[in-house]
Amino acid sequence: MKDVREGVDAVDEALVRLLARRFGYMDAAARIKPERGHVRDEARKAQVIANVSLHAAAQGLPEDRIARLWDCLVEESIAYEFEAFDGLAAAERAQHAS
Ligand SMILES: C=C(O[C@@H]1C=C(C(=O)O)C=C[C@H]1O)C(=O)O
Repeated sequence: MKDVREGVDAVDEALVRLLARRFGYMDAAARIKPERGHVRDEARKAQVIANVSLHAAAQGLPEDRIARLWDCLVEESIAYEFEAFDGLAAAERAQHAS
């Protein structure tokens, strides 16, 4: 069991490194999108989850569980992107006011 848990911990560390890269793209999206209303894109969310479901099926993983995990991941990503977008907008306002 010790080996199993060490394996899980190593995979989690690698996943968090990948999440840092994924969230980095959310920072980029927040900089690129011209309007707050563009942060949430339901069509793109559906496409992302459909892509991941295909990858999950190819790996023999349960598609419905992976799709639920990604629904949660994308929702947290959108919330993060809103914070990033609002932070940039506030910084721009402060710069214009000074
Ligand atoms: C990064 C984007 O912004 C949001 C985040 C998404 C994601 O986490 O994959 C998908 C759709 C968007 O609502 C995007 O529009 O691609």
